Amino acid sequence: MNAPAGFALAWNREEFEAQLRAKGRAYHIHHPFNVMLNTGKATPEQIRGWVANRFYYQIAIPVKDAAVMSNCPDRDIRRGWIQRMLDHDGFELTGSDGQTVKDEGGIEAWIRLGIATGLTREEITDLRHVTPAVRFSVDAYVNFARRAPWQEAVCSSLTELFAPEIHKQRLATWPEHYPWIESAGLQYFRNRVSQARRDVEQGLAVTLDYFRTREQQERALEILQFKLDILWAMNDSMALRYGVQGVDCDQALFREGISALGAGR
Ligand SMILES: O=C(O)c1cc(C(=O)O)c2c(n1)C(=O)C(=O)c1cc(C(=O)O)[nH]c1-2
Repeated sequence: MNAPAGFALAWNREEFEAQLRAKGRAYHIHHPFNVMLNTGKATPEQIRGWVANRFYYQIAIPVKDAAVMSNCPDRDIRRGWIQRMLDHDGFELTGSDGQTVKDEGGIEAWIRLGIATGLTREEITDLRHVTPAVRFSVDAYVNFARRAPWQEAVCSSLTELFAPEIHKQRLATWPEHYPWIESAGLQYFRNRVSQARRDVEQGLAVTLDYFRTREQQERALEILQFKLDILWAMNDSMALRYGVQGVDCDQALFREGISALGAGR
């Protein structure tokens, strides 16, 4: 069937999912600062800087997820979504038989990662190393989740489509390049590989169901780009604060690479 001029047909589910996945080309896995970290070129100072700044993202995630839940009237969705808060905040539940089940959660695992890199718990949790632009970028994500329809906030979490790869990259390269970081410190990355896959299943199902017309589907791609830009801007800011070296590109290309990839177009 031919669409009338100026009217684009909606993509089917497979095509729409492929369009979302194609956005992976602008994921921060390609940012020079991340390339430096994951190819063993970073100094201990740069690794510590990254971990301390990323902590601000880690503590914002469950706040963001609580915002999604507060806007969502669908009980089934909330029953699934609450798992994300438990993953990050941890929990301690005592059953009627008196047995207690406990999980420290991802934020605590991140602090342990920081300690394994040589930071103190205090300098991680008091946020002294967090750059202004990392703060603004992360806050933009939380604010979006507070104000947007919950399905749009769900869509914005879909950068997680690309996250298992970046966690696996760290697990594959850090032990070899940074043997001074105790292996137990990398547990956060091990946990996230399967957690992110499960998150994505739910987030993708909501997104594919909700954004139906071509116009809505284009909107979903814009939302995903907004979130990719948040992650990219965090890396720009860390690159400026801590520097980048050892990545195979000259300064002009580096800047061009940032704007071309960061814009994702
Ligand atoms: O290390 C990373 O590169 C990375 C990226 C992302 C992401 O793509 O948003 C997340 C995480 N990690 C992560 O650990 C995590 O728990 C997480 C939750 C979310 C989200 O948007 O709800 N993204 C991410």
